[in-house]
Amino acid sequence: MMVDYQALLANAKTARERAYTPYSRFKVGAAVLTASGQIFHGCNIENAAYPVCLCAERSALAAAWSAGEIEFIALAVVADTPGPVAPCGMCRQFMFELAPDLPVLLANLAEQTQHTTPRELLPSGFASESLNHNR
Ligand SMILES: O=c1ccn([C@H]2C[C@H](O)[C@@H](CO)O2)c(=O)[nH]1
Ligand SMILES: [Zn+2]
Repeated sequence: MMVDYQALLANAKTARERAYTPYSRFKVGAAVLTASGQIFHGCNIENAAYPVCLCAERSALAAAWSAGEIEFIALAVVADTPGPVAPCGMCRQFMFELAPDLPVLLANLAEQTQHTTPRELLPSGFASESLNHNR
C-alpha cells in the first residue's frame, strides 16, 4: 500500500490538539494507518498520578488494535520539539511487540521528519522469544 505520509502527519497533528496535558503542557499526537485503509488517532492523556500518563503512540496503537485493526501499515508521531519527536522507552517497547518493522514517521510541527522502525528505535529489544516458558 502506498502511504501518504503528509496525510498521516496531518492526522497526527489533529490528534495532538486533543491531548490532555495539564501537567507537562507537552502535547503529542499520533496516527496509525491500518491495512483496511483506516486511520486511528492517538494523543497523550496525563494523570495527576504521573506514572499513569498515556503516550500518544500507545494511545493510537491501542485504539486501532481494540477496533480489530491489528495490521498496521504506518505510524506518524508529532510534537512541538526542536527536531523529530523521540518516543519514550515504554512506547519503543510497546511498538516493538506489536509491529517491530512498522514504518514510523517521527516529526515536529515544522515538519522536520525522521523515518524509522521500532526495531531501529529499540536495538536488542526484549521480546517474547526471550521468555523461559517458550523453552
Ligand atoms: O513520544 C512521546 C514523548 C512523550 N509523550 C508524552 C508523555 C507525557 O504526557 C508528555 C511529557 O513527557 O509527553 C508522548 O506522548 N510521546
Ligand atoms: Zn511513550
